[in-house]
Amino acid sequence: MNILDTIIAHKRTEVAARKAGTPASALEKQDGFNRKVLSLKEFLLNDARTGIIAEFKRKSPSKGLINGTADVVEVTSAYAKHASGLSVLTDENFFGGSTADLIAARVNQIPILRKDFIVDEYQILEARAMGADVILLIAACLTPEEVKRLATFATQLGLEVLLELHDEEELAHICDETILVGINNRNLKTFKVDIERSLAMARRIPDNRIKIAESGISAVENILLFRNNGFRGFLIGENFMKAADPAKAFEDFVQELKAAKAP
Ligand SMILES: O=P(O)(O)OC[C@@H](O)[C@@H](O)c1c[nH]c2ccccc12
Repeated sequence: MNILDTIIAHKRTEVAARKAGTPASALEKQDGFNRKVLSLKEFLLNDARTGIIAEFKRKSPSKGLINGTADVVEVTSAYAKHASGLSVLTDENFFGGSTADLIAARVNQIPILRKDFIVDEYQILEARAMGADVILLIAACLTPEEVKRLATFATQLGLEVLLELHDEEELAHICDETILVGINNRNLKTFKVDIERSLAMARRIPDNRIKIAESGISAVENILLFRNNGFRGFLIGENFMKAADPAKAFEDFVQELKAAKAP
């Protein structure tokens, strides 16, 4: 079994337990459920922002512990000044995230992606209830029919959907509801990172989609190259989180990016 299969098997067990504890009807009564959703699409198209989707990630199966001390409100509040969106891991077992982290990050008035492995409608209701604006659907662990079904459900709840692809075979997972398409440079089964994945896939994504490059981004030059290839979004986690002071690492990066952009 590869790591992705292990994560998904664990996820199905977790979700079954949570469903048994909290019925969907109770989620619908939670605070976040009726809040106005912020559009990641709109924030990505707003040139006053950087296009960076800054991720709060404490650990990962590929890197182990990334940051054991970062404060979620402090870090995400710094990110929110220039980022186009936040991504907050809510998977506990493999990524050290939590629902509480996303709820804490909600102090920020920018779109938040619930970063998790979604396999069931129930997790989309949870995402809405905890105050997320966007959910992630990963092609590597869903059939095209499942993507269509889950994306339709999310859209009906007012949430946006980020569809994550890695290779050409997954292009068939794109559907009407998946306006935001991310290319993960990391293969979730082998952890191999190849920044060229985004570039190779870019030409194959229909023009009416918003393209987002994901993973392994550590240099301003990467972003300039992605922009030249039609990308509007750049999902960055570890590069900032691994710093002793992620807020400062982010701010320095943004200054460098802005200077690079100047004529
Ligand atoms: O930390 P990085 O290399 O900047 O990557 C961020 C993000 O792309 C990565 O965390 C990610 C992309 N797709 C995922 C799916 C599940 C969990 C995590 C991810």
